[in-house]
Amino acid sequence: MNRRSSRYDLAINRAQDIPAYGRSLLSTILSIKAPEGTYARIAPRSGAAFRKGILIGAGVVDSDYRGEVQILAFNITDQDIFLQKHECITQIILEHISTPKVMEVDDLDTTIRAKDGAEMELPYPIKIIPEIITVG
Ligand SMILES: O=c1ccn([C@H]2C[C@H](O)[C@@H](COP(=O)(O)OP(=O)(O)OP(=O)(O)O)O2)c(=O)[nH]1
Repeated sequence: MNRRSSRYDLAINRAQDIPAYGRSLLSTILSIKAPEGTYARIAPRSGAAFRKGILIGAGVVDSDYRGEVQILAFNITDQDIFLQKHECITQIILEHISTPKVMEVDDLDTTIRAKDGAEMELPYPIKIIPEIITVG
């Protein structure tokens, strides 16, 4: 994995292909440990997306995940795509997250936005309890 500006390029470890209009779970043979309070997002590299017609799916690598990081890649073209060993079609971005407790409540407080907007029934209101999240 190579660091470039705010992100880390993520390479595949061997030649792999993505069938036309199909998808592949690409191997990287990398395991990572994202710092607590973050997750690693597998994001597309725009060059690969534009030039090759590859879209990246899923992409959330939890900080407690220790298995192999795999890349879910969709080929939106009518031709099979052949990827070379060590090709980088994705990048990893560490994103801060907050995971406050949530609880089910009977209703939610109103806001100016709610007054201005159309009346909307929320079938299962959920309240998020603010708490300080420490980032490791
Ligand atoms: O593009 C991805 C997405 C996920 N993962 C790994 C890391 C992640 O922590 C784990 C589980 O992914 P996710 O939580 O999205 O899938 P799930 O279907 O909810 O699986 P699980 O029940 O194992 O949590 O798989 C990857 O390697 N690549």
